[in-house]
Amino acid sequence: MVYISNAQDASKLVVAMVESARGGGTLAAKRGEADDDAAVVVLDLWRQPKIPAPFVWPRADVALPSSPTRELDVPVVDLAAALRDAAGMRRAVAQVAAACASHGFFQVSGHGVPPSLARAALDGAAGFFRLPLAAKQRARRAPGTVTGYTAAHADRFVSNLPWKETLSFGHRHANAAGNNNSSVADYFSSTLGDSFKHLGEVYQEYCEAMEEVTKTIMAVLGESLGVGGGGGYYREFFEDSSSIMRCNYYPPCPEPERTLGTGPHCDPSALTVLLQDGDVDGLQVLVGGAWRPVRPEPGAFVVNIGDTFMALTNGRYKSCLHRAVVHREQERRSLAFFLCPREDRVVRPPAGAGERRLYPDFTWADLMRFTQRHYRADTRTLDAFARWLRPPACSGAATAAGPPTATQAATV
Ligand SMILES: C=C1C[C@]23C[C@H]1CC[C@H]2[C@]1(C)CCC[C@@](C)(C(=O)O)[C@H]1[C@@H]3C(=O)O
Ligand SMILES: O=C(O)CCC(=O)C(=O)O
Ligand SMILES: [Fe+2]
Repeated sequence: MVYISNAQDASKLVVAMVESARGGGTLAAKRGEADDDAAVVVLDLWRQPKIPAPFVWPRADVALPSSPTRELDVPVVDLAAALRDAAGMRRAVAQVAAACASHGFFQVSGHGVPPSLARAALDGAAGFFRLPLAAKQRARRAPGTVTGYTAAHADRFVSNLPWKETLSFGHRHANAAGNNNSSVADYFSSTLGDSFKHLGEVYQEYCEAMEEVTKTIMAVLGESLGVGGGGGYYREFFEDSSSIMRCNYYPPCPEPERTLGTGPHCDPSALTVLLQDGDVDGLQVLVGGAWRPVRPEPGAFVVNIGDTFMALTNGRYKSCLHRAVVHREQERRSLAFFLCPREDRVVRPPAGAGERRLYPDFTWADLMRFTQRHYRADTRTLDAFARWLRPPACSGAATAAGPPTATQAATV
């Protein structure tokens, strides 16, 4: 199913949301100034007695059994121990190998991220989402890109809207000369204004810390797949990564059983490193036909394998379906760091002895373009993307939708 709408539809939807908020009769105060009024309207949207129709998800998506008591067994991998000695690495390798061959979720402790930095990043997100709509809209997501602020993705989709607000920005690996060191800080001051410089610096530092964490994780994953020698195929592959950082805010919801904070999906990225604020749970993984909650260890990050890494392992490590539910009374925040390769790197598993390739070569730029312009990331993104890249020879219509062959021929 394709949900991408054009800008006109999107603005109609925002108008509809505004109308819905007004019609609901909960608009407490009408202020004279348009910007302030808009802020009240969105706050009121989250406070409707019933959720507006575009937020209602199909029963099939929300009705599968959710077993709040059957938490998913998500091992805690001690990264400090893995770096310290061979025994620590062996244990980490065994833990990730087991988790990634089944559901692709594990946690990491001993990661070296100062708790004060994690706190500052979470508090910064809380402060940002409390701003009036007009202030947040200064960072509004541009069509076709993955970065910026969105409320419910209402600028892109017209149905199955997620009950959340998000702020996303890119993080590029600093090159050897130290350039690009302030890409996140610059993004904050240039879009939101100079008063957000400090918050930008917090996220700059947080993204750099995430990059370090993912390097260690890649070393462990490489070892576990037998390609650890000489720095490791995967560690090197992500040396010049180009990642996406996303702050999620899930407001309390009057009908949590009819909607979702983030719908069922597999992350298109390579790895996701997730930090949840406090002990409000919400992340669930579909394992054995039931949605199983992931209850994070305090101080640990939850990591999951995304489609790009699944392709890099030729399907050995799984990118698993997950979602985020919302609650009637509690709000929830999470920070997701999506590790992605440099845009033009060719995603291809290391040469394996005669293994049949499950996915064609592709670049992250192609997969991004697919998820941002042609397809809404869902339960089958990677398969749909592979078909889009290599449509069956007999399907003329599909060929027209596919990307130019030049991108497929790109070399590392
Ligand atoms: C390439 C991307 C698509 C999404 C943002 C990045 C990484 C994760 C993807 C996403 C979070 C998966 C769930 C659905 C989505 C639409 C969302 O609810 O936010 C996804 C992102 C997106 O296209 O914005
Ligand atoms: O907020 C969460 O717990 C998960 C969000 C998620 O899966 C995502 O942003 O890709
Ligand atoms: Fe996700």
